[in-house]
Amino acid sequence: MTKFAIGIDFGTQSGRAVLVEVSSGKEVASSVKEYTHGVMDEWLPDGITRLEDDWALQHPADYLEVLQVTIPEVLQKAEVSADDVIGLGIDFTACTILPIDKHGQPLCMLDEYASHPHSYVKLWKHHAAQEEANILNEIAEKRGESFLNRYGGKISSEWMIPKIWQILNEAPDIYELADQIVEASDWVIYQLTGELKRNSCTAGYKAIWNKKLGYPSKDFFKSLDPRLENVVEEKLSDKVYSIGKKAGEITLNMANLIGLNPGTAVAIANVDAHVSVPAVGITEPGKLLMIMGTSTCHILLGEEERVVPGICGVVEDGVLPGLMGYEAGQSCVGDHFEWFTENCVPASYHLEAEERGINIHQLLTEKANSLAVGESGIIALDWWNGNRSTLVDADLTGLLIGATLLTKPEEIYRALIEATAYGTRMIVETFRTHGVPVNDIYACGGIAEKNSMMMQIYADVLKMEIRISSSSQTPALGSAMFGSVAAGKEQGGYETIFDAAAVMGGVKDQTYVSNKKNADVYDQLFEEYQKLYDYFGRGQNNIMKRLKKIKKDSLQVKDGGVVC
Ligand SMILES: Nc1ncnc2c1ncn2[C@@H]1O[C@H](COP(=O)(O)OP(=O)(O)O)[C@@H](O)[C@H]1O
Ligand SMILES: O=C(CO)[C@@H](O)[C@@H](O)COP(=O)(O)O
Repeated sequence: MTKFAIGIDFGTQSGRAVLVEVSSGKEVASSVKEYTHGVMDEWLPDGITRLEDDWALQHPADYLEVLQVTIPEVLQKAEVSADDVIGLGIDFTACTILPIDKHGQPLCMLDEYASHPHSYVKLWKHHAAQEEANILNEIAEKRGESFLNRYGGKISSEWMIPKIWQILNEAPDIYELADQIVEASDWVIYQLTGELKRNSCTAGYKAIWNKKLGYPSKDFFKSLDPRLENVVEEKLSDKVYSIGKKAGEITLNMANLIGLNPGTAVAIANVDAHVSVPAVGITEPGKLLMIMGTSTCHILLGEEERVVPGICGVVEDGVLPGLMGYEAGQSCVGDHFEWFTENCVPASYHLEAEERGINIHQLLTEKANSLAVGESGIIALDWWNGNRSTLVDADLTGLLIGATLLTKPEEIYRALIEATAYGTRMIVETFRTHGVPVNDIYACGGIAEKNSMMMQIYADVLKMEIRISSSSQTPALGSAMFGSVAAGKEQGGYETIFDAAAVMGGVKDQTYVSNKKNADVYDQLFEEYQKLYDYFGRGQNNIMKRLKKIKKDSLQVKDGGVVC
């Protein structure tokens, strides 16, 4: 009898489920549920509580809706019975965290806290804890904390400890009230199985946890703030579970809600980027995978732990058992194309796209594709949402240089795409310079699937061939693979994730090959990009930060109603 596994990828804007045939990796059905509350970056659901700049929240009820909608839908579409589903896995954006009470109830779902911003899920791209991150980095450096080496020299404001500290600083009542502060991924597994098991991937990459050393010392936390001395015991847990293991089984109550059988195996949660690695069939060092969507994550396996400045982290067993998993990233990729289409494209372009039945990205891509490399005379920095790697600074902002009265929207669109490719080249070169080989490049995610011009630009800028995942839902496929490992061989699944990857993962036959003529011009442009990168990103000119400060002060005056 054919057996199936389900994988669910909880992204930035939606949750996506795939139903996969375990013996072949064939995806037989998929379903997408947009989050009802979307990303909350201006208002809370009450419509009256306004969020400050750099906030990005989600509502946990949206995650449960994803389970309730997408699982029955994939079963129905494929006409597969729940009896034939042996396992379920999920992956999530990270670091995406929420405070919960002792019953596992998110604080934002309690009436009395529904209008309190700090009671909600802080999404990975919530950047309002930059101040806490700066102080943390300063103190850690002064104390010579060795963990900094594993995180490229800096802890990002996107990660767990700065976010927790921001709650403590700005809402000590919420901090006190929270029985635990958990990754949203672990919370969903908790809802499915009744067991809270923190996964080693988010703990390792986002919460400064190490397999051998655990969390930083109490003394370190105390040096940040005496109230944080016991943060691990009080709000986290030093019990961390390895990815690739079974978390538990679906409870009766949950089974009724989502249409699966009680007792179905559920895998320990994983992160969207990391879970994608075995899904493209990567199980060895030297192959860098770009997971390209709202943001881009770069995941690479290595044999040894090396110090690589500005990466997000290197975690033993963080991606696959027995190997070092390196992560780097760019905080905004698709997100800044979206910003551009929504804010800077004339109505005539939108009309043309509508009349031709294509979307605005496709129209701009088509126009941009007819430009020669360098023809527009413009270049951009890809920091519209800060810089994750290699500068680890959420306070950096966007830059476009060279525009004239003749500059066209498609030229800017292309410059933004090129900027993200240069950003990736900075990351690849940084890995290589610090002794971590990058021999092959792979890509997956919404953009790798949708925009072939962009993938060709990346091949030309990186001067490397790019292989594309055979799945259009790579993270969800990876999660289904972990689901089949959680079920185990006896149930028709697999013993290890390596066995599952060999059968279920893979890439398309078509690859993107670098064009020498284009690559030569891109070399010149990349040199210019590097100069801008160093000038604006490494302290020679902190104009981006000064502008942010002026903006903050100005808004305070405006909101406070002070009239000069
Ligand atoms: N044809 C396209 N070219 C470039 N970017 C695109 C295109 N279509 C959508 N996008 C961008 O892709 C992002 C969504 O990526 P996707 O992988 O689907 O989701 P997520 O990042 O939530 O996992 C959006 O930011 C959107 O602007
Ligand atoms: O940072 C990570 C993983 O470490 C991602 O979850 C985060 O960049 C969000 O990913 P998406 O852009 O939504 O695919």
